[in-house]
Amino acid sequence: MTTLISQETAQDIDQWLMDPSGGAFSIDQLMELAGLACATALQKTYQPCTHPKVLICAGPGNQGGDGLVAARHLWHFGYQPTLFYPKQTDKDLLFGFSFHGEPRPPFDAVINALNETTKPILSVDIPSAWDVEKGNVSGTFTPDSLISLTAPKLGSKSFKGTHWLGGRFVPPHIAQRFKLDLPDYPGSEQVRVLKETARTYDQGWPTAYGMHSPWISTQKGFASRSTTSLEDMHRLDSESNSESDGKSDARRNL
Ligand SMILES: NC(=O)C1=CN([C@@H]2O[C@H](COP(=O)(O)OP(=O)(O)OC[C@H]3O[C@@H](n4cnc5c(N)ncnc54)[C@H](O)[C@@H]3O)[C@@H](O)[C@H]2O)[C@@H](O)CC1
Repeated sequence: MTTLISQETAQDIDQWLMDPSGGAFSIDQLMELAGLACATALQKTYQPCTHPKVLICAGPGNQGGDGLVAARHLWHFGYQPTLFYPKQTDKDLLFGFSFHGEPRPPFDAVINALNETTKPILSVDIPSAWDVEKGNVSGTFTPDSLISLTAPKLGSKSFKGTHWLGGRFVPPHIAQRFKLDLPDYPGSEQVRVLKETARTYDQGWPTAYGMHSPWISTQKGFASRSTTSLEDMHRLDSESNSESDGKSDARRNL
């Protein structure tokens, strides 16, 4: 049984991963590995032949940084990613294990949009606006898929969709220190499926949906092709809905 961890433990592990006597990772290295795991989980759930277009909703914290990395990997995997990044910061999906309280602007409107969409959503670590330990207590959207990083959070206990775990970066001594029971990652796998639903691997999503396709090669080019306003996000949504290529997309929120 994979260990479920609290918000505080998640934050402690994060510190240990970056401590010289712990994992000794830099934040950039961790984001690179986390972003690769997120992109890999998305690829295993929604393949580019059926879901070529991906909208990445990136927040202001480290999870937003995972989103930037994931977008680059997704492009290399053959997707057409578009980035919605309303609050760009220097280090930088919406929120991860540091989310608390009610979503504040401009993210409250983004959560509402995710609430209304019929498109598949892959959330990262904990679905945005869910309580990290109690889950969906505010009655907001439930994603179709979730990728937990390091170890699943307590709030994901009742999640019924396809559930991935990414976190090959946790050294054994940190797993032991925090008494984490984690699955092995066979071969070169970056992710493990904890729970699979019948919808995984493209059983067919009902609606056609598309997105603009930015050319993403560097973070600079990447950021300049991102969208920062909610109006842009809705515009992309309506334009893509008018496409009739029979393809559906995946959204991910980080
Ligand atoms: N060790 C790990 O497991 C790793 C974690 N990473 C990612 O980093 C995430 C945690 O990063 P952070 O600690 O930066 O936290 P978050 O990415 O959860 O974001 C924190 C930011 O969100 C804002 N915020 C919090 N509550 C809000 C609210 N109600 N309304 C509006 N804004 C709000 C805060 O002001 C802060 O700017 C994890 O969930 C994971 O995705 C990876 O980057 C690296 C490895």
